[in-house]
This record gives sequence, C-alpha cells and structure tokens, in this order.
Amino acid sequence: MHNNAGEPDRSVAAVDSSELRREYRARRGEGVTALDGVSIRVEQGEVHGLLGPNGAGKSTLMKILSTVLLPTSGSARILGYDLVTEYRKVRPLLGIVFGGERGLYPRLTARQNLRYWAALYGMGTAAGRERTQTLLQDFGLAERADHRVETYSVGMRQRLHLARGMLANPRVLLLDEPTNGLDPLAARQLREMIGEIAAEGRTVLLATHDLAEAETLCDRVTMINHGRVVAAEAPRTLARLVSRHERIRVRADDELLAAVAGLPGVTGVNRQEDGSALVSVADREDIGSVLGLVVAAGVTDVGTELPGLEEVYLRLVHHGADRDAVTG
Ligand SMILES: Nc1ncnc2c1ncn2[C@@H]1O[C@H](COP(=O)(O)OP(=O)(O)OP(=O)(O)O)[C@@H](O)[C@H]1O
Repeated sequence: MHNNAGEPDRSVAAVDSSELRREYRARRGEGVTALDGVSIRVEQGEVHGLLGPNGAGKSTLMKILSTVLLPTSGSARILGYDLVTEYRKVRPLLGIVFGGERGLYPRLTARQNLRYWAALYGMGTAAGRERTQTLLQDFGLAERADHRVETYSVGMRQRLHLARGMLANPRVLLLDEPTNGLDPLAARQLREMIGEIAAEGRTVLLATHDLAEAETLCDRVTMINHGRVVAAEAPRTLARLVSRHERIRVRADDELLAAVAGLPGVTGVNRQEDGSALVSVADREDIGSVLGLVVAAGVTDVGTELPGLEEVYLRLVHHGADRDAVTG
C-alpha cells in the first residue's frame, strides 16, 4: 500500500467515530438531527455494512467520513487520523463511491474520465495511463473504454464509479448504496467486484438498505435508525439476538397441525407456500413439546430455524422497543 503512513499498524481501527452528531439547519422552523451520537468502529480489512432505512442518516455519516461534511460535534478517525484536523492525511487513504450521476462526465469516455481523475489525484501521465488501463480491465470496462459514458448501462456506470474510487489505491473504501437501481445481474457483478476489493485486504464501509447484500458481503453490520446506532453485530449474531423467535418448520397434515396449535406456548401455526408450516412459540422452552409431538406422530421433516437478517432488521429498526426484549 502506498501512503504516507508507511507500514499500516493493524491495531488502529480503519474507522473509529465517537458520538458524531450532525444537525442540518432548516431555513425556517426546526433543524434536523441527522446523526444523534453515532459511535462506530470498523477494523482494518473488514467489510462493514451500514444498514438503515431511508433517512436513517447513512449518507450523512458517509459524507462526514469522506471529509466533505463537518460534524456538528463528536469526532472520527480514519486509520488513526482525525477527520477534521488531519483531513489532508485522511484523504489519500480513502476511496469514495457515491454513485448516481455525480462525478462522471457523460460526454467523455470511461478512459477519459479515469485519466482526468488520475490527473486530479496528481498522478503523472504515464502512471495515470497505466492505472486507468488496469482499472478498465479489472472492472470489465475495457471493451467499451473508448465509448462515451452516456451510452453506458447503469451497471457499467456504477462499475466506472467503483474504478474511480480505486484510482488512488485507497486503504478504506466508502461505498454509498453502490447497487441501488441496478438489475439483479449487474448488482451481483458489482458485489463480486466489491468482494474482490475486500479480498485484497482493504477495508470497505458499505451503506445499504439491502439486507441480502449486507448478509452476503459484510463481516459485521451497524444498523442505524433516526441517526442512532441500533445494533452493531455480525449478521449471524444479529439473527441470534432474536433467537427467542426461533420457530419450527414442519411438514405435517392439518390434523397434526391443529394438535400442535393446541399446545401450550404455541403462538402461531402458519402454512407456507411450499406446503410446510411455521410454528411460532412464546418461548424457546416451548420448542421441545412441539418437536416431541410431531416426532411422536412419525414426522421426520421437521427442524428449527432462526429468522434472517431481514426479520432482525425489521424487529430492531421498526420495533425499537423489541430490541430491549431481545438483548436484555
Ligand atoms: N442538506 C440537508 N438539509 C436538511 N436536512 C437534510 C439534509 N441532508 C439530509 N437531511 C435530513 O437528514 C436525515 C438523514 O438523511 P440521510 O440522507 O443522511 O439519510 P440516509 O440514511 O442516507 O437516507 P437515504 O437512504 O434516503 O439517503 C433525513 O431526515 C434527511 O431529510
């Protein structure tokens, strides 16, 4: 890695924010508190998801971390450097991909765009040319490199954004909703590329509202809502947090399901589209009696399952009160 810091000290967090607050002043009326004391820590080499619904504060946090927006209060460090007082040291460490139409010149080709940005980053002509060629190849753009960006699909533009973010060989990549608006195939391609970038040992902070994406790509996720951290866990750990909502999936006839529904502690029996039924219980302790009954009836197609990240997210974000129930 080429940066002024020399050899990276692995014990320093890639991103470490403390009580970040950001208020937007409204011209009239009340201001908006977009971030209300956000402390997050992202270790080096980690792919960290920043999850939250629209308006949660993800973009505000990403803008602050990318040094384009000042926090109202609180502080943050990137690889040990303070975002505000040492932003000159921070910037070369960062790659920023905000996507959309921003930052690309549609009337220029992909190659011209990248060479332009390489020049802005202070790369010499030869180095810029070489780096551009490498990135065009790495991001599957070589064939169309000399066509105007305005002729590109959304997926190609987004790959070009990613290539631009990688120009200066950053150690920390900030990605804000990179697969937004992409069709499933293009989104998958982009995710694979993000996975490859992470495999090179870079740190990735990925803001998304796509849970499946977070589950596929991220080592850990921080969920935010209304400018506050709701939870910060590995996707699997989050699922475990709601393990009291573990349920039983069983293939059984109506008669047996009716008997199951009559057991104490059973709160719901719902037939699924695939013909199986999901049995919910009030407490994990109640699972035993359900399993006992269905196994005694000779059913072998039965098992327990944990809720996916989607359900965890809904419980934690939309039913904040439930959080105490699951973590307490
Ligand atoms: N420039 C601004 N002026 C006033 N309010 C703003 C401004 N930018 C964001 N906000 C408000 O701050 C809050 C957080 O917005 P932010 O864009 O950070 O959320 P987000 O999680 O990125 O959502 P989205 O996915 O919709 O972009 C929202 O209530 C938003 O309306």
